[in-house]
Amino acid sequence: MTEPVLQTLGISKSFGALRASRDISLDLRPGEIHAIIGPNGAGKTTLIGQICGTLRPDAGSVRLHGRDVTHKAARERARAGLGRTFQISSLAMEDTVLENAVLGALGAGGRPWRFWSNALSDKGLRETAEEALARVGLQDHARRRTAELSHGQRRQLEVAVALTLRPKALVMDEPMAGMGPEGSKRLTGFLDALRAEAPILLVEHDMDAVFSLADRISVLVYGEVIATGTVDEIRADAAVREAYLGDEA
Ligand SMILES: Nc1ncnc2c1ncn2[C@@H]1O[C@H](COP(=O)(O)OP(=O)(O)OP(=O)(O)O)[C@@H](O)[C@H]1O
Repeated sequence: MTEPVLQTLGISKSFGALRASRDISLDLRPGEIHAIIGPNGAGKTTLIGQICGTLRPDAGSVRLHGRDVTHKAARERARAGLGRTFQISSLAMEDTVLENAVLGALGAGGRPWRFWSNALSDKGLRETAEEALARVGLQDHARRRTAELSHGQRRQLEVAVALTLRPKALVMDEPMAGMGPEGSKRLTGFLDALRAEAPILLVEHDMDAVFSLADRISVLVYGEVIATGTVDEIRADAAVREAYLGDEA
């Protein structure tokens, strides 16, 4: 079997008496979309935090391209090719769309820029940023203030910022949240094509998107993966239907 791009091996995390992640082992393979679903509070965001390096697991390890990154900072993981989009927007609202994208590209380059204006006038960074904006369809909005964008466009910008890293793997936390049907449809098409370039670990509540995109689904309940399988396998799984899917299956 091909080596996973991203892997967690038995990671656990508690907040006081609450066991938010319980011995979670899962992987992301080249070319796939692996969706993580589960009810509110199941531990999806906690899991992502440990994968991306903003939370340290109490036990277990995280591997990126076979390399143990458990003790690496989020920034180092990002530079090693792990892109991320956030549930709550991380964009600088007063900056322009292009500035946000340049900021993303800057993180990837990791060069010590002393002045922000120098970064903005750097041709390479601008080109990377403009290319990412064009890919998500925001090329005509580059000079607008981010605060002026619609909710859906901000979601697109989140994806563009992640793309400036030229990621080898993407972790996305509810990218469809708050998007209208049109926006969800467009983003679904985009992610569908993106998986060949960078496989995606997709945390998503929008079941239409999950069922149409996922190669595999893992179901998280009370911090534990209760099932991993294809869409058909998960839909047919009695424990999953009882714990989570109910009528949606
Ligand atoms: N920093 C923290 N301190 C204490 N408890 C926390 C912390 N972060 C998360 N929790 C708790 O851990 C559990 C899992 O939370 P988490 O946000 O990971 O769930 P989730 O599946 O992402 O939920 P949602 O779908 O609502 O985003 C919840 O009970 C939450 O209250």
